[in-house]
Amino acid sequence: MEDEDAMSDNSVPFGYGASAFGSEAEEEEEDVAVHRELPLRAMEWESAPESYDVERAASPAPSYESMHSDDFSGAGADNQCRILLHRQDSSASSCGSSSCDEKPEEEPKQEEMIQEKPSEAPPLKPELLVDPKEKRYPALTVDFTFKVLCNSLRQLAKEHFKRFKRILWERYPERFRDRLDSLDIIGVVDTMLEICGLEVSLKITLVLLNDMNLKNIAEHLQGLCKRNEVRYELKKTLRRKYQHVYEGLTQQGQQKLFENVCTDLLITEGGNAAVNSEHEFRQIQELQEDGRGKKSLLSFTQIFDTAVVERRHIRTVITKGSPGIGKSFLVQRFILDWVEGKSHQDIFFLLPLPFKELNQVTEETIGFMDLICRLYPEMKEVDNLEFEGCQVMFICDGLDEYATPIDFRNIAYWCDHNEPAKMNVLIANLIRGNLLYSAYVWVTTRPVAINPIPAECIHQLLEVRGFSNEQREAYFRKTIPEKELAERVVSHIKSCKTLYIMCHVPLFCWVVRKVLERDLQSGELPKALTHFYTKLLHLHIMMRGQKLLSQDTDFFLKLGKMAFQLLEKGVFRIEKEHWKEYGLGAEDAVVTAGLCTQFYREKCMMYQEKVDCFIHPTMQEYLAALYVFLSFKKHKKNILEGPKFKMFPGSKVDLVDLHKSAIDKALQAQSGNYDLFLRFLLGMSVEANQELLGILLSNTASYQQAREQTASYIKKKIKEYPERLENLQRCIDELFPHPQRH
Ligand SMILES: Nc1ncnc2c1ncn2[C@@H]1O[C@H](COP(=O)(O)OP(=O)(O)OP(=O)(O)O)[C@@H](O)[C@H]1O
Repeated sequence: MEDEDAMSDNSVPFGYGASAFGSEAEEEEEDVAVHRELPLRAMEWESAPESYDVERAASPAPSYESMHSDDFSGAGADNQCRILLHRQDSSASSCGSSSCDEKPEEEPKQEEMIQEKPSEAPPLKPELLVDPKEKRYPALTVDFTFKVLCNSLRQLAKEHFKRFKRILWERYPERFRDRLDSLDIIGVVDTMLEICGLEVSLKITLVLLNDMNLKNIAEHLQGLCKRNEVRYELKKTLRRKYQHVYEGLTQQGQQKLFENVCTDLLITEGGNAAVNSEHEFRQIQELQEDGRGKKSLLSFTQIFDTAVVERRHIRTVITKGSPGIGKSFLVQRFILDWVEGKSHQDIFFLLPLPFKELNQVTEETIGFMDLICRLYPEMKEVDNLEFEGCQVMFICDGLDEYATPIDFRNIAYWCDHNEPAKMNVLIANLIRGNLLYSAYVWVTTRPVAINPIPAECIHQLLEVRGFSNEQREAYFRKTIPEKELAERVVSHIKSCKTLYIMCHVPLFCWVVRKVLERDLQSGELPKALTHFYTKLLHLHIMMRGQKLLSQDTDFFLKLGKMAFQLLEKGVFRIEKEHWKEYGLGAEDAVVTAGLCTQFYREKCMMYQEKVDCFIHPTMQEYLAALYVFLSFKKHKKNILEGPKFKMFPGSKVDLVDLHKSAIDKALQAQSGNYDLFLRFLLGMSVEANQELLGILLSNTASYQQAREQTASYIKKKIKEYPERLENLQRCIDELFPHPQRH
């Protein structure tokens, strides 16, 4: 029942009118239905002692048939009026729902009323017949009914509305005691709902509209009611589909309620926010904000906010963000809040079209409506998505995941909802506004994949930027239920600056939480960093990177080589030539591997420059270390020895030598430029990390002895370089992340 309640439309756009019913809670709605919707079988509704007394005029009350005339001119209706209804002091509509049930003292006795009844059988009015035992469709709420009735009546011309009130009063004397002439639209709807209940109010309105020959308005009202039911079913489907998060790589992973995980994210408008380049040891000027055009923060409810949408004529919003930064979570939050009636209730149908799912449609061509019904079978009941009063919104999450390239500029024009077309034609035309111009479209994507979308189709560009400092702490507090453990985790992360910085990426937070939760059970929290980064890389490889490996087994080696050689030059920006030089594509690294990103920076007033880089400078350092480690493992090279690196074909490769070269390199470098690189390289010799890198490595080795020798070397170096004590100690932590287990 709670579920159903939550799915009702909570907005009360017509304000005080609905207040006559108190709260919208379903119990009260049922109250209305039970108390007001008396089982009016033919005999009963005449004698229903609700709150009117009837004095018959000379001729009998107009029969249903007599009212069913096309002649609804004011005069005709007057002539047909055969019933005089005595007003009582208080109007029915002004009764509170409880006081209304009490009969006024002067009300005549039922016997008197019955005596005054004509002897003929009462006219048949099927619209008044409601079986109180029959379960009302849960989508039919007070709020919805109130809204659609008001909407329908608003469409009537003044004269029609007057006539509507008169006919209503004349035709249903058993219901309406007082004349309705003086009431405005809200008053009439309030009165109808109060006296007749939800279904009967709708039914009598439909009957009257049809009788008045206002077929279009009647059809629209009927269409809205049908769509309201479909929307209810759609909300149920969406709730089922989106209420959980699946922790891990598959849907078989551990399920958690989305609500228990989701934390606020940073969202900015403009899309030219630089990557987060905060670093524990260095200032990375080339990736920093240019200071121009301060980014304004947005809350997620401001996405497709009605006022903004109207003021700025927004139809298509594109939201970009680096891999794992929280785009899909933002979408999920939007959907669930809509389902729960918490936000964006002006949207009637919210239809997510995740590209992941669109990839699974195997037909060469498909009609747009067929596609919608394939994903949401309840939508079969709706033949047309262009229906006044039913704002539709599509959410196309993860454009970067879409398997078929879309050439927005040269794609065929398509506006037919029913004729089959290729999926990329449908998508391009939906985004362009040729298909369903009135619909809102929200597309999310990793950067780069946004480039083909023509600027004129992007009415608003937003960017998801992950967690702020407070939000990342809030994430751990929210997702680790035991308060004390959560605090331990937060203070642990704060004590490790790189970890803390990197936690601006929510996916990284998830990795950190998983690792720390496990370690909390088995003892000390690890001070090592490499494991977290390796887990993140592993996740990216498992998510999409395998596809890359199947095309180019050396992809990550090449990416690492680029990372390393740029690091050697102190460069963090990847230029076009760099991609070429290393035989890589920005698209593969950004979109598929998820390890790079792209942003725009204002160069001068009219010109924006594109900046490619790794998702974070520390990821560049990690990948550089990976390259050195892979070269050692796979090709038996010690890259750090420079041009005179050694080859040990078939001979024993000395890891300690490699470690020593790296330690010396880091100690010789000014200002700690290789400190993190060194830590990552040392950490890769740990078995658990090699296992995670399994897909890139041919074998895993223990290296226990080598690690111990390296640790001794480091201890020696600590004496020589006491000022580098802290990082050298961290290097030992990387070699032995769980000292108590060794
Ligand atoms: N707002 C959030 N609250 C809590 N956790 C989040 C949030 N956003 C993201 N996460 C965590 O990060 C993971 C990745 O997030 P999400 O899938 O939304 O990223 P994305 O930007 O869509 O990434 P991709 O580009 O890879 O599709 C989620 O599975 C979740 O564990």
